[in-house]
Amino acid sequence: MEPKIAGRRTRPESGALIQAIGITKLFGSFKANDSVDLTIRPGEIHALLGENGAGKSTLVKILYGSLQPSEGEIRWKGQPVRIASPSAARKLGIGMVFQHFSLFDALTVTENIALALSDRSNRTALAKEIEKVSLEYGLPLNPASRIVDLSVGERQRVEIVRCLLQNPELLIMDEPTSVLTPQEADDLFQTLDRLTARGCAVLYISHRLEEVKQICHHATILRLGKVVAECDPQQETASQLASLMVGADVHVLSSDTPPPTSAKTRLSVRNLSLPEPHPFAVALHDISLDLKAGEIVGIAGIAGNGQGEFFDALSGERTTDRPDTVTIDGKAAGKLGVTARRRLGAAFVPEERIGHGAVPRLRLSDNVLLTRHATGDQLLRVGVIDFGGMKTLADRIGRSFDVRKSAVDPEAGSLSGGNLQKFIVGREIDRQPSVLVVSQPTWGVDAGAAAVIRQVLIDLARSGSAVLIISQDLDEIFEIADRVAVISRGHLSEPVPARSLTREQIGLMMAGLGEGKPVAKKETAHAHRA
Ligand SMILES: Nc1ncnc2c1ncn2[C@@H]1O[C@H](COP(=O)(O)OP(=O)(O)OP(=O)(O)O)[C@@H](O)[C@H]1O
Repeated sequence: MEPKIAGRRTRPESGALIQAIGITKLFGSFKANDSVDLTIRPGEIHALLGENGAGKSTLVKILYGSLQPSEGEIRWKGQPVRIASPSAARKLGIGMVFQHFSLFDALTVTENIALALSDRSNRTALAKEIEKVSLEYGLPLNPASRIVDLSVGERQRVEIVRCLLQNPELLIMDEPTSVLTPQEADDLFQTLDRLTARGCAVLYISHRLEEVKQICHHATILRLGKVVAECDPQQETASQLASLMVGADVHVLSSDTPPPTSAKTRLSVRNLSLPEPHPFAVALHDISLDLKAGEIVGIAGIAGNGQGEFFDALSGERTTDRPDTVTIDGKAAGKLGVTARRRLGAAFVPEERIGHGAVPRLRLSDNVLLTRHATGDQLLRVGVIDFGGMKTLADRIGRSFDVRKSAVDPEAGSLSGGNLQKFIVGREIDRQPSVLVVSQPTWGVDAGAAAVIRQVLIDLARSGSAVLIISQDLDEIFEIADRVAVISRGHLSEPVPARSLTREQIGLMMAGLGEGKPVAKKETAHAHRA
């Protein structure tokens, strides 16, 4: 089917479950949504696609009642409605599973779900209902489990069951597979099949175009706040979908030069062990790893298996007693903090963009100073801040990484998730560090921008830096890493050449199963705590 290019006004449609008609959302004078039309029919999985900053989250927040449109109408089963709040949306029959879960680690599944329901009195009856719904939709869960003991996939099931208990007719899912192993993603797709079979519609936001092709019946594509096309994604190739989103052909990665075999070691980790910093964290066990100039090593793993703790130990947010646990370009750095490690030529991009990678209430230029004040950029001289230099640098990063923003130097928090990620990655790569440690480099970043970031990481490595990426995205690891290691319960496996493993083998190792698993056999029973 030829994609239908938008331009025609949508009319109220009798069979539609929900319709957005001419939705415009202004932030100041900036149009995040511009006369958007969207029609979702019962029982369909409807993909909402678009580059970073295209306006997807804004539209979804309007449908879920957490933002109000500046103009336009929403019809629910043909009737105009005002969705004043998320609780109004839930009453209508709209549920939402967010990308970042809002669960309390120390509470059980039942206790967490009870918090979201108005009638919380009878816990035994609720536990029974949870069991019933989880059985019906293929979402195995033990209502008595504490969240801290669950894998990420299981936590997502809690969020889905929480929505299903309210009998939604529309379920909105924001990048649901970005945190899942391939096996968990397949299970989720089966659950979605069961949901749609009983007439529930799903609005599905994803940057993973192959999975959109696999499971979605219809797609609406946004570009710069406007609907630019609608199509049946199963009739398009992934690169056609990407081109519709971007309005141009998407860059194809090239890494023709293999990494040098006898290059110098730039980052070395030796027998790194650290206790868990708090009861819900993971201890690191005897991790050793060498990265040479010119190579990219990927660390795969399900979230919560020590990636954050490993990142903190590499970046200097946690130091060790022994200086030689971490060596950067031959200099012992185990006892050094973040700034001192940056001075040795290392750069770090943490997983959390907001609060860790950037301060949301500070402008982009101020955020530049946060990591670049000690790295030879001369932004801070004898105690005097060079505001002009900060702005120039922020502007250069914005242009090279195509950071889309609604003002010249806006607060970091006003950028869409993917654009902020491009800015943070750009800020660190722009320094040409000799060692780069980056966690989830393209999380929430659209296909076009992800290809650009991955190419820049390859180019950085091939120019002589050592690049360590910690990523849950196996496609990403296979696309750019020269060697792969898997982290599970704080143990790191021996890195092996990426080409010697299949996706399924790594998926099993991530879950603490299969060949080459990083944990001892006796530990595998709970090996996929996340
Ligand atoms: N509260 C806000 N104030 C100012 N501008 C905003 C605000 N929220 C969003 N925007 C702007 O609106 C645009 C659309 O953002 P939105 O988050 O809807 O995009 P998105 O398609 O979901 O992107 P991503 O895939 O990166 O999450 C962006 O340019 C963003 O900077």
